[in-house]
Amino acid sequence: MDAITLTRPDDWHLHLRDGAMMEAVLPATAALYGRAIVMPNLVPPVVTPAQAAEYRDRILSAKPRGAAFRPLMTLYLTEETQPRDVRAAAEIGLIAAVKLYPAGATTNSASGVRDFSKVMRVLENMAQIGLPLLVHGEVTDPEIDIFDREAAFIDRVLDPIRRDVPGLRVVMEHITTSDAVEYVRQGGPDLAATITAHHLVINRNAMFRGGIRPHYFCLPVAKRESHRRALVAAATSGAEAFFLGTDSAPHTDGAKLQPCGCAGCFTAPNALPICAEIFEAEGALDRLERFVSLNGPAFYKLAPNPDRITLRRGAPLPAFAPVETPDGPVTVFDPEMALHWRVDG
Ligand SMILES: NC(=O)N[C@@H](CC(=O)O)C(=O)O
Ligand SMILES: [Zn+2]
Ligand SMILES: [Zn+2]
Repeated sequence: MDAITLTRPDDWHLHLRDGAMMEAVLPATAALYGRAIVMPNLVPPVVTPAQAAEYRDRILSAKPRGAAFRPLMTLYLTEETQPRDVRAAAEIGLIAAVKLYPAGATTNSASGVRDFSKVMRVLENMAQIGLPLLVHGEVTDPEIDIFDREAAFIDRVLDPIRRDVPGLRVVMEHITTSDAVEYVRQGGPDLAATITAHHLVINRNAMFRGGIRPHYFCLPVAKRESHRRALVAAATSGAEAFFLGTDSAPHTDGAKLQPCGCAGCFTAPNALPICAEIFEAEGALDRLERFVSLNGPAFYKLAPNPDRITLRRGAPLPAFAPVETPDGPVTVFDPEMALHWRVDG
């Protein structure tokens, strides 16, 4: 097979940042994806409906002319978030979800939640109106090994919340473990997970091969190979609960190549070719559309995009050049394998 046509994909987990960085990275997403769930971890975070509306308008103004791309906005959950604000923002279609960051778990998560009892009323309201909660699923207890933090989050935080708030719709974001795959598989129709392109490619060795490699550091960190295999099996299975969220997380090279470098892989330009390559290797190209274009809208109760894109197989793609910003270049994630699928937006 050397060409496949798919319903236009969506990205269900994306960092667009703001200002000059947003202007530099947005075209890569807007050219290929119909919609994206835009993460709210700006500095300061997007905590009020007014901030979400202003951020949406900045994205729409920066969007290249002609692109049909639509940002789906989220609110950053804090211990001060008011249920009535969430309800009002959801009712007018301003937000598609609310994002939960355990305080300290990841980039710009300092305003996140420390005491989960303080957000229960918001979560109960969200369950009533069917508004999804998107979770960065890692515990922050420094006693817990970094490779165990996702599995521990399921047991200690997520499962208790889901028992306390029946009907709460949850997306476990950027899952990295077979534990999360199993939990989501058994979680029923109110539970889903996004999977990134980079976690389909790398295991934890990528961060340390021949030296320390900051461009492979993201959170949650990649785990051992058996977990990567579980993610590939979940994504390529076609099961409705799993869909693409690239977690494309641009940081300048200056911010990543540091004694304490930022977490995040920038994959907006090549996530789709990477997914196509992985699905092809698994003999699952016929299920790629479910993962990148159909399962996500079904969970969010939205129609799939009305138009289509074509992926064409040919000679290996040239390396993706870094995206230039006024603050310096942003290196594109290197999957260190040949990519043969070119996307015609
Ligand atoms: N994934 C990452 O490593 N980084 C993300 C934050 C996040 O999604 O946790 C970022 O904003 O840079
Ligand atoms: Zn995260
Ligand atoms: Zn993210």
